[in-house]
Amino acid sequence: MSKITVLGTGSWGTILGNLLAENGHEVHLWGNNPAVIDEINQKHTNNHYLTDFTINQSLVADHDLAAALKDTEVVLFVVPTNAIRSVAKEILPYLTKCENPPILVHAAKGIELKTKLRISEVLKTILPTEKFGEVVVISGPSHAEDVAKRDLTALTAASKDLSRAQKIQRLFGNEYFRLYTNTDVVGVEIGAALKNVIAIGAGIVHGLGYGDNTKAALMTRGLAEITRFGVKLGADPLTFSGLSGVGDLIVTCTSVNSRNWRAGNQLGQGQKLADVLEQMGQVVEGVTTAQAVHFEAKDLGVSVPITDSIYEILYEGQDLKEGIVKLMNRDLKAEFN
Ligand SMILES: NC(=O)C1=CN([C@@H]2O[C@H](COP(=O)(O)OP(=O)(O)OC[C@H]3O[C@@H](n4cnc5c(N)ncnc54)[C@H](O)[C@@H]3O)[C@@H](O)[C@H]2O)C=CC1
Ligand SMILES: O=C(CO)COP(=O)(O)O
Repeated sequence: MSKITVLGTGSWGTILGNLLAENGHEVHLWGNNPAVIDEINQKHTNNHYLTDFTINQSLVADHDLAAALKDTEVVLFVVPTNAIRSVAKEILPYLTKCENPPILVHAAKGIELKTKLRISEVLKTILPTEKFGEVVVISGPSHAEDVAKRDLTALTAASKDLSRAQKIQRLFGNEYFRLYTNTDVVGVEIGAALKNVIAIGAGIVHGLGYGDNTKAALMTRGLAEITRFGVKLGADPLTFSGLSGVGDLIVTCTSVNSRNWRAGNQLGQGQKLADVLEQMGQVVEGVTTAQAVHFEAKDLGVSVPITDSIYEILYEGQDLKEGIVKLMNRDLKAEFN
């Protein structure tokens, strides 16, 4: 049994904390909203993020970082990408007090907009590898709502330090949750972040009334551009055929549980982005990632036409149908080059 601190009381942090508590670990779930902390401790629910779900009674929610982090062995970041840096800075003073530095794990899916850094890179700038060791990332096809129902789920645990990935694999694994290890952190993080952008596209075409051929074409060509972008950053192309690549792309582009897909679907039906995001009340990572990847791909000289098109729709007022026509009418080319 390990003491594990989960940072983030949203849907994914709550479900991962619950799973680890079910596995017999001492779980402290930290969040920045006192009302949610009280609800979790008193009612064992987190209704805004997970309706009709009862949280394991052994899980303790903390608003106090000192209590959450005291003698912890694993710190799991499950806040949105845009909060990773500030949360890492917030916990640094407490981690330096730990006798043994905990293993750092994250489960977020995005790219930091300002720096274009992957999440493990952001963490390393605040919590350096020399002191805290290699970060582990867990990622794969996994909606919180489905894990809540104990749907059989498989993920990847990736770290440059395989022994750390294996430790995390063992902590999380149970009869409905299975992890595979990988050492390609770049590939896993890029697959995780970029699939959200393609899922917005899948939602848009659904909202516009296109059918299964369109969805399959978008997902396949989306995977091609995710792979191109990732390989340019040093990823192993094989990673994109794994759980954190095509696996997560499938679930996010086809599930009504996906916030990214739902946001795209509502845009396809004619709603405005600001209204869609306000109604969602939860993070839609692909909106920011589209912007980060659009500019980063330009700098890297990588072609990402679907992401560019979604960027233009989200940020430049591109008409949806005209955007699709523009994509379809690009110069003809070979499928693989
Ligand atoms: N929900 C899901 O099924 C899955 C989500 N993820 C990823 O996990 C990450 C978190 O997503 P969700 O839990 O779904 O988001 P959410 O929108 O359900 O909740 C976000 C949580 O982060 C908290 N938060 C935001 N800024 C904060 C800050 N500065 N300090 C402390 N807490 C802060 C909010 O209060 C909220 O509790 C995202 O990167 C998402 O892509 C990954 C796999 C599955
Ligand atoms: O990453 C996810 C599923 O694997 C969650 O996707 P959404 O953020 O689109 O809900």
